[in-house]
Amino acid sequence: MNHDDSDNRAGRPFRLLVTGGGTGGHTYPALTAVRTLQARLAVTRRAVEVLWVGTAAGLEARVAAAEGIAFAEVATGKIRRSANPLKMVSPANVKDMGRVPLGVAQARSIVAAFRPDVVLSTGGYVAVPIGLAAKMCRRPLVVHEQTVRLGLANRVLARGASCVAVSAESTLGLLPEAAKATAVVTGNPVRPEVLAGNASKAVEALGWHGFARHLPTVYVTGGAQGAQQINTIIRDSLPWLLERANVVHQCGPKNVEALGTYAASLPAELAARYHLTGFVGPELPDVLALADVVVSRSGAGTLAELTALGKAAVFVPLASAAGNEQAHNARHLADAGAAVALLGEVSAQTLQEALGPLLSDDTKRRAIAERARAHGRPDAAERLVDALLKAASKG
Ligand SMILES: CC(=O)N[C@H]1[C@@H](OP(=O)(O)OP(=O)(O)OC[C@H]2O[C@@H](n3ccc(=O)[nH]c3=O)[C@H](O)[C@@H]2O)O[C@H](CO)[C@@H](O)[C@@H]1O
Repeated sequence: MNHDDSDNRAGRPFRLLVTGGGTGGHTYPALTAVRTLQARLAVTRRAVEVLWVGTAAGLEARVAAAEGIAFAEVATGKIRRSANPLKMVSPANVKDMGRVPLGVAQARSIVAAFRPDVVLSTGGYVAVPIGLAAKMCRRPLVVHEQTVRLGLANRVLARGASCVAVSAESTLGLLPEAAKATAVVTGNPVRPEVLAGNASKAVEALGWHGFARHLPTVYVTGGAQGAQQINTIIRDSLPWLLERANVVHQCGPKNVEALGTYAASLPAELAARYHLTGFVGPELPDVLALADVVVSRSGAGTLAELTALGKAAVFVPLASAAGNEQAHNARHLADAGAAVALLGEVSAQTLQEALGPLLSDDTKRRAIAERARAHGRPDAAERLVDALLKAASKG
């Protein structure tokens, strides 16, 4: 029996409770899943009620507000990890862990009152209380993991979840035994608008008068806060780089002033080819469409976007990301000739050695971009929605 149709006849809206956030990497896949579910059920004229549970200070609260999605908050505890186990017993960690039972109690009343057909967790500390509450209230729980190795929150929740949806085949072998039977590979959902950018609109939207049409464009991004390491090697490479390319540099809101002062000291013709910004908002799809080469951290969200688009990229992984997963992500693509990864010592010189051939040789750049595209999963959101509906139908 088709569960959509039977429930639809009952006339009750489908209720999705979504939890996850903290960073873009956890937030945007959740948002994309919500929108895709709404579009899927709109076809059967079934209404969807969505409740997002997160932290008020997190990106998820802003994203939910902008999308008109109902939002509730729970107390969470963040575990600050350290190589030294003694340092993990810090006053901040002890205080935060003390908040977890309160968060679970709050989460339990939220889940009991909302009675979701299914709960989706995309990870981040905030997902733990809601995921645990879903299990206590016996609501179906789908855990989506963006990275190759399960994040801490999802590891806690994977056991007993109705389904663990992962982004890469290589994750399957790393799952806890209890989660293996329920696992499906969906890929990591990418916001549909990210795939529909328009290059010429980017130049207009950025008001970029010094843009040199005869040169390729490099988009540099360090994630929402910017990346100090990337900012430094780009700054030190600017005179070299701007001879060869236009550069859009997303540097993090706090770094705009210092980099802007430095750029102003460059010859005017070069400085005009440099567009500096703290954060790239709604114009992101157009900026990505304009980019011939991307220099970036290798977080799972960025990787999913760049592979779905088929972009040539130079990755500078964040060394301290959990379990070195960014290095793993970057190496995986680099080994397949689908990206360049800077894995050892990183300097302006290593960046220039990596970028030089991509800027001077169109054929080489296109070949890397095509191989990157082969790793993309533009249907990830649809597959995740399949998993949500399947879990709901069994709930
Ligand atoms: C420091 C850290 O722990 N990072 C983790 C975090 O990544 P984090 O969320 O920092 O980075 P991701 O690459 O996963 O996602 C960033 C998202 O923000 C968007 N963006 C970025 C900059 C900007 O100006 N505008 C904009 O819209 C990107 O297009 C992308 O959609 O979660 C990921 C997924 O679990 C992990 O793989 C990363 O290791």
